[in-house]
Amino acid sequence: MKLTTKSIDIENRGVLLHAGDAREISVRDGDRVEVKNHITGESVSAFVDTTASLIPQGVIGIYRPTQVRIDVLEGAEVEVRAADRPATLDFIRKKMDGLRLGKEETLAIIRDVVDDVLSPSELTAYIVATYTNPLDMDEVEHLTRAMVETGEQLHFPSYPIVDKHSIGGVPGNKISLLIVPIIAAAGLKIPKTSSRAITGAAGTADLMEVLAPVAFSALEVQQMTEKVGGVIVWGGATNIAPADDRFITVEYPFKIDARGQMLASVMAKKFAVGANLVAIDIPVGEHTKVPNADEGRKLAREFIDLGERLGMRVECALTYGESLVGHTIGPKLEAREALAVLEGATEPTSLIQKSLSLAGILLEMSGKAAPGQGYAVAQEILSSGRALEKMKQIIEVQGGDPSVTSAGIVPGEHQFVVNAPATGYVVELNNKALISLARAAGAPQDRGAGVYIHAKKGTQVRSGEPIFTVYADRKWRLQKALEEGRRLMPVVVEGMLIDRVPSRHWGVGGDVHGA
Ligand SMILES: O=P(O)(O)OC[C@H]1O[C@H](OP(=O)(O)O)[C@H](O)[C@@H]1O
Ligand SMILES: Nc1ccnc(=O)[nH]1
Repeated sequence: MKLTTKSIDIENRGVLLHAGDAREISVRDGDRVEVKNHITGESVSAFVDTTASLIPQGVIGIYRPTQVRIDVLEGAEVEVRAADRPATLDFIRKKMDGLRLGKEETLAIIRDVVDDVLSPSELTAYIVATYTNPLDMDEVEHLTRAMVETGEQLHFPSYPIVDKHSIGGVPGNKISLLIVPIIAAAGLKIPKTSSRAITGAAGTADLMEVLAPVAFSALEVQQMTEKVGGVIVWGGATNIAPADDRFITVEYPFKIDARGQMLASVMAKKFAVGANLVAIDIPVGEHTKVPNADEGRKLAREFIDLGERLGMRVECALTYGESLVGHTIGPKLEAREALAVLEGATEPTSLIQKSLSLAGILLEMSGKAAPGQGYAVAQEILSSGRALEKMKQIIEVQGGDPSVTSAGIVPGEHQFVVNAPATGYVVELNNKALISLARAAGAPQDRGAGVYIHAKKGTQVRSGEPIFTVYADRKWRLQKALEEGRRLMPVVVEGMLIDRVPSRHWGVGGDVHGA
């Protein structure tokens, strides 16, 4: 059917059809049509929305991304027909049924993901299928390679190219903001691409965005790295492993990060930037992605194995994940805490020790420190102020204000302090509940939102002393967070009455209600 185009400023890969035209070509809302540009002969598949009144019959509303793909002008004539069902839906179905996917099948799926051929529900089906039917190592390798091949790669003229990544899962894990400047200050190249939050309340990209823009092209990432030695950018904007951010969009609301997806997500980004020396942080703890050290070692071997398959040298560090890193969760609170350490703060020790350990591994791997000396070399770079100096250069090259100080970063104006209701020890500090609380307060989108934990697990508190403070940029968000806090009880102080659950059928004095 021939239809006349009308541009519509909507940001998805769709078209708007009059209900009458849709009936005639036998499509319904959510189906696909193929739209062909007569002049260029190019065609594109797009998802259908229908209307009875917004456009007349004979006209097709073309959303912006669809228009860009087939390059049609407003008022041009296009040929529209019901599109064929993509073959990749059968591959996704195969994975849903628990079968293995071959290399070509995986590549076809990832191509369709990157080209926006799959609808959000089809993409979700793929992620859920790989969540419930785990990928084996061959499938993980195919997925990793497919994620790299469907995006851009960096090619630096000299080695080593160093990189680090955390699998996430522990709140407050702001170590990249310390490690990247330390490594770059040592004279190494570290083109660090990070994700936004996946299962947490603030990913490294969310934290860095407090200090500088994080959206750059692959070429800009390479140029900035060559100039100052390192960057901290958002992988989702770079077209480096572009499927990754599409997957994270699906994973975020469910707070899931399936093992195979996680391995591919991390290693595709490392491979695509051309890293040859990689350190992986695997936080281990009851409420993290890896519940115990045995599981952590298994995962470490998988990272190392995948690295060997791809030609990268990988070392893993199992790290303490029972409690948050440092005292803060949320973009501004975390950026402020990390910057304060670069400025010379000698606390929090958990943050400093973890960052120096990981940086030390990379310094030893690259020969910048003798075996066993990495930690000390990293410490010297931090305490001499060279890491702060380097961070300022990184902030500046990314377009941020290099004169920023930790004191100048102000978290959310709406605050609520939760005090200890009794004297005792903090025996429980539930990571997952703290993340839910920070998300409810608005993190990571609201940068000032988050949680400051005054008393971490194992700390003794007196009745009335603060345990944590919730921050929010908006008042209603603070309210939401407090409701979430009441529901989840993220902190338990030993000796405290957690709740009192009254008997359902007995009233005052033992009268039976409704009997
Ligand atoms: O939200 P959860 O699942 O905790 O983890 C996601 C975070 O973990 C990684 O950190 P980094 O980039 O190595 O610092 C990711 O890039 C992301 O920032
Ligand atoms: N799945 C992932 C975990 C942590 N970081 C990532 O980039 N991806």
